[in-house]
Amino acid sequence: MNHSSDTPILQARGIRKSYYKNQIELPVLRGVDVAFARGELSALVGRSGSGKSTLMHLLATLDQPDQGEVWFNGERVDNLHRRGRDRYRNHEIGIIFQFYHLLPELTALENVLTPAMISRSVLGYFRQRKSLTARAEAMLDRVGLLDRKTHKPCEMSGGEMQRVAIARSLMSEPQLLLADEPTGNLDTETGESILQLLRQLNTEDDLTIVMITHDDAIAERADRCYRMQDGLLVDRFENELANPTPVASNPTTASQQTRTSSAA
Ligand SMILES: Nc1ncnc2c1ncn2[C@@H]1O[C@H](COP(=O)(O)OP(=O)(O)OP(=O)(O)O)[C@@H](O)[C@H]1O
Repeated sequence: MNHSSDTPILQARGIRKSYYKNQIELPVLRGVDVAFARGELSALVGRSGSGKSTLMHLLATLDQPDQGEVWFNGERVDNLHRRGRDRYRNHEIGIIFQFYHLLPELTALENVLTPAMISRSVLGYFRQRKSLTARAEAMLDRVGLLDRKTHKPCEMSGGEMQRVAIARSLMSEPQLLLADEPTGNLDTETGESILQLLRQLNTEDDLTIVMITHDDAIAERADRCYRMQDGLLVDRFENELANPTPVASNPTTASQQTRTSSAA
């Protein structure tokens, strides 16, 4: 895709979305404009019910907005036909969820291989099986779990399952990772190790990450936060020290934030 380096990697323009229950409209997103910069770790933060997951589903083209547009690398993706949306989801972005969404009957390695299996014909997959398996092993190694490759989800902890889900999301070498409450089901310490892994992938592998969270403390670890409330973006701020260099730590400035005037 053609784009200049200052084109936002992902952008929502004028997004509106309602659900209907007994013919009564429940407006969930009421005109959201947001642009995520390439190379950043951003957080979309807000209370339960504010519309974060709905927005993420639209950004991932898992659902369609009633109004508005989604752009990836300067190209519109919300209006693509099914194959184009599948391509976007399978090749350009990775997605991880709070409850990992691993297949319980498959091993860690097989789970990491599933996107490669799904996006190829049976013959295509078998032709490339060796190199795909090598890549899946490299991804498990990247998240520190190569030695657990034959383990099934029921034999792993929550943090390990999330690592497998992250490895799976990296199989297609995505430019962008969408993470819906990636630490939401984990204790503080395990959640911290997942946050550190996401930060490593962001800085070392140049992966842009958009992370959804209801937790302000987690949002403050992102480079930039977007706050949602009742289906609108109401605030945007930078966390200057979200990714401090380890040389000098100054506890008095640990929560410095730079606020900008408008939300989008
Ligand atoms: N399929 C659906 N049908 C009807 N209402 C829905 C549907 N999905 C979500 N909602 C409603 O839309 C609103 C926003 O939900 P959403 O999951 O986007 O919020 P959220 O900020 O991600 O919340 P949480 O942090 O609890 O996941 C909620 O009131 C929810 O009940």
